[in-house]
Amino acid sequence: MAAAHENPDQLVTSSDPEHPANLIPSLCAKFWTLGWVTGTGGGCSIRDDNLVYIAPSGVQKELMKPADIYVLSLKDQEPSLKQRTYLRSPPLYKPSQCTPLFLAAFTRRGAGCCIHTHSHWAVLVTLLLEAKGSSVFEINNIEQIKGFGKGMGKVGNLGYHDTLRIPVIENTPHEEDLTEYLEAAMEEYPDTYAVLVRRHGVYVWGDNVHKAKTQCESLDYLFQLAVEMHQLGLPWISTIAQIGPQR
Ligand SMILES: CSC[C@@H](O)[C@@H](O)C(=O)COP(=O)(O)O
Ligand SMILES: [Zn+2]
Repeated sequence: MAAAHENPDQLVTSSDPEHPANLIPSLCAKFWTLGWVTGTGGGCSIRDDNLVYIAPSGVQKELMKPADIYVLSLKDQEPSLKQRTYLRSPPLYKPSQCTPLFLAAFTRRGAGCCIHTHSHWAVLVTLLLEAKGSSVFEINNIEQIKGFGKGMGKVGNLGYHDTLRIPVIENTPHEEDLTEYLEAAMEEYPDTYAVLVRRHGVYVWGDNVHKAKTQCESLDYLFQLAVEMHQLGLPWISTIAQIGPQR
């Protein structure tokens, strides 16, 4: 078989549905049905050891094909340079504007997958928090909180009585300019697996594709619940420290 540098297309050619070049298009097609990646917004990137797989920019994310996927080597990137080098670049496209944000999740959190959605629920939550002058989404005493890990490098998931906290950063005119604020939020909230972007959406990551996807689903569920609780006049944060039978 030819080496990747001789035939870069082999990096995105596989009959395995779990191969990142196959998974990104199939996941994005599912995410589109949830309203997460409509109108070319949002996306997904996967890291397999040192290789990072990235979608093109400005394309209908639900119609992508494996041949549209970019591949880069993480260790060969020069951190101080904004210019990135790719092992494989499909013709006619540019790499996703979300690339530096995805790379932040891979390099700073060791994530294996990062998902960016433009979900209505995520945007609505940031608007409700804006009205309260808040830059953090907090929710507790809801079973779905148990869908989240305690933090990178920590064993186990949050418990029912734990409070889930997701920081909110302000939107910027250009996606890549969000990177420094996303990285600052990661520093301030070292256990978080997600960062909300005001009036824009959310970035969610996980150790692997399964964890990134299920955490993104759990979060979207909680965002929707929070918006609907607000509509019913119910608070997201219970003032009673622990609801339910005490041991
Ligand atoms: C509807 S345009 C949205 C983009 O500006 C951006 O926010 C986004 O999420 C997708 O960027 P892309 O470069 O197409 O991967
Ligand atoms: Zn976006």
